[in-house]
This record gives sequence, structure tokens and C-alpha cells, in this order.
Amino acid sequence: MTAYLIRNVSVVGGAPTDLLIRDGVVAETGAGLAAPDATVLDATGLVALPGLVDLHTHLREPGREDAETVESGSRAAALGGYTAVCAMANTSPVADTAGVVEQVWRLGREAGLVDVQPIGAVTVGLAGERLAELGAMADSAARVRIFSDDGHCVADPKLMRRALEYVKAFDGVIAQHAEEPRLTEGAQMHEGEVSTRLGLTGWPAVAEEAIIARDVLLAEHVGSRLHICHVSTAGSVEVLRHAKARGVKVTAEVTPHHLLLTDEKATTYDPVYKVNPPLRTAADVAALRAALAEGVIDIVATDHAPHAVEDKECEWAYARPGMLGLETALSIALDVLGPQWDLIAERMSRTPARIAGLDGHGLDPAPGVPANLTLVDPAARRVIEPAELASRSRNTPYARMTLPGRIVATFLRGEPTVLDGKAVK
Ligand SMILES: NC(=O)N[C@@H](CC(=O)O)C(=O)O
Ligand SMILES: [Zn+2]
Ligand SMILES: [Zn+2]
Repeated sequence: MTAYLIRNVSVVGGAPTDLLIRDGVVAETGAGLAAPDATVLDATGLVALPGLVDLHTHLREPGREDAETVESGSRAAALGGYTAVCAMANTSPVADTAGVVEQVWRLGREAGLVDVQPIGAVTVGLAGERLAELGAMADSAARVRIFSDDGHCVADPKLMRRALEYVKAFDGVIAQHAEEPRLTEGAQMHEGEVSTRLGLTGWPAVAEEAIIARDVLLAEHVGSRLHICHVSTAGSVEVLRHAKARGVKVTAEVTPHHLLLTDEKATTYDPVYKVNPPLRTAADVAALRAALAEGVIDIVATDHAPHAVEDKECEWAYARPGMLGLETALSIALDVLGPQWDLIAERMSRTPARIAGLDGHGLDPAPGVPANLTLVDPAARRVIEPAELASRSRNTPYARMTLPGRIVATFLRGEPTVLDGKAVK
């Protein structure tokens, strides 16, 4: 195994130092290290972060390998600075059995670019009718701890209560896609002034907020852990603030696109901007940014949702919702938060690793720690070219935008997965 001596790097924004990576761990830190056998990387001007951890990734395998595979999504993740991703269960077949989650987990190991932690479905076939085999998925080789019907809401309150109760036994968490389905029938975009102007059926903020309010009360009632996926409204932030003040064990994520883009994008009628939950108003964006800084929203998660060209480049009403995120998330975070490295490490690595229970991830580079880390060039600016992305899909909302920051290298347990901004395999 090659040793690497990373010279003159700022660890999470600190004063420049050296990092020696050997045998899968950070062996030594300090200025002026010597290691004659090591490959030297000059990291002057670069920032080292603990490898990013994505709690919400769609890898599309099994079933839609034309849109993404575990391998292509893993490569996109590594290029985005990630060392671990949690793979959502809305595949085909659905990841609702020990067999399917073990298959995804094994494919992740074989690709070897990031740790792929499967998420299990809450209900059989995501149909919202009966609980999936949560215990068998937890006991499987994949050791599932996060369960989600993402793409669908667990709308039945009794089923949601039972799921919350069930996962307590193994410190699991239910990740809810908060969308009251009766309030979003036929919805195409955020319900508001822009949807009225365009004559498109709206997805009201209350459809999200009502489910979050219900579920934090359920989580409090049964004493279980709840995680809220892709929070998108100012009202949701207020519900979460209230729940956290009461001591409810709830965590929440926001996506990069909900931190940057608004429903005004729908006026282009370009379906690349169609997503669930929909892009909201500038006031919502401002509230989400403040909540992320404050900690009412715990993490940034990408909701990387690759879609094939035929599912995306069509009329708005027929297009599937969702957008790519893995290869641009750090740049969007840097754009939105500025160079607040400790905050970025907290929201994109340490806290998601803790929520997911991923040992060895989310740890700042220090002697003895597994060498899962990424090197960022904060001064670089890059133009996003969809054709250059490693994802099999092209549905990035940032096409031809100039974004700050570039991932120069990523290490997974001491092995580079990205060097010089390029995937190693
Ligand atoms: N976010 C989306 O718009 N789409 C996701 C599902 C989801 O995250 O709800 C997908 O699987 O494509
Ligand atoms: Zn969702
Ligand atoms: Zn999703």
C-alpha cells in the first residue's frame, strides 16, 4: 500500500501542516514531516476535510442502470469529495428485503470508491401498506440502520408509529419524505404566486409541514429517532425548531438545490428544475440557509436523483422529478456558506456520519484516524459541463454555471479514489 505525504495542507481551515497517510490511517501530522517512501502531494492552498458523507443518494441499481449504477454513482460521489453515501431504497426491485440491501452493499464494496450504506424501505414495495422486514435488513451483512420510503411519504400515521417503534430496538432511524399525498395530487411545482402565473398545479408548503408536525409528535410519543428528508420551507424550519426545543430526537437535512434555487426557475419550463419537494420561494431559501447555520437543520444531503434523458427531456408535466447533486454539492455549500470550513465539515461529514452510524467516517484527519478525507481547492472556479460529469445522467441544474471550489483528491481508507481532480479508477 502506497504511503502519501500531503504537504502544507490546511486541516479544516487551520494553519498549514503535513499529513502522512499510511496503512489506511492518518499516521502522523505536523509541519515538516519526512517519509522517504511516501508519494508527496503538494497541497499548498488546499483544505483537508473529513470525507463527505451523503445521507440521501439515489444510485438506481438495481433496475435503472441506464440512469446510474452503484459504480457510476460511487465515482460521482468520490469526485464530489464523498467517502460514504447512503443509497435510497426506491430501486426496482425495491430494497425492502435483506437480499436486495445485501446486493447493493456488495456492489458498493466491489466498486470500492466510497462506502455504500444501503437504506431499507419502510413498507413492502414502498406501497405504504405493511412494514417491510426491517429486522432482517438490520441483521443482514448490510447492517441497515436507516429506513425510508423516499419518493413516497409514509402517510399512514399508524404504520409510521409502528415503524418508529420497531427500529428503536437497534437504534435505527426512519427518514421521512414529508409529503401529505392528498394535498399534492397532480402537483407540478411550488404552490404560490409563480404557479398561479404559470397555471401549474401547486405543491403547497403545508403538505410538507403537516407531515413533519405529525411525525415529530409521533417520534416524541414513542421516543424514537426521526429524520426529515429534503426540508424545503420556512414553516418546516419553525416546526423543527419547536420540536428540537422540546427534546424530540429529530434530525433534518436540506439539499444544495433548495439552498440556492427558487420556484422562479419554473418559468423556463425546463424540467431540469422539476424536483420533489419543489423549489420554493426566496424567503424559504433564506430561512433554510439560516436554519442550516444555526443547526435547526443538521445536515446538507444531496438527494442526488439521476434520470435518463427520456425521463427528463420532455414536457414538464411528464418529466420525473429530481436532479443530480453529488459532483456539485461542495461547490454549492461553499457558495452559500462561504469558507466556513468547520461548519461545512459539521454539516456535510461529521453529523451525517453520526446520524447514519458510520464508524470511521466524519472524523477530522488526526493521528490514528481512518484516512477518509478530501482535499479542496477553495480558490478554483469551474464551469459545470453536464457531459463531463461521471454520473450516467445529465440532469444537473447547474449546467454552464461557474461555481467556486474544486475537489483535488479524495482518499478512502488511505487509498486515493480521486487524484488531480480525476477518478483513479
Ligand atoms: N427528489 C426527487 O424529486 N426525486 C427522487 C425521489 C425523492 O427524493 O423523493 C427520485 O428518486 O428521483
Ligand atoms: Zn424524497
Ligand atoms: Zn430522494
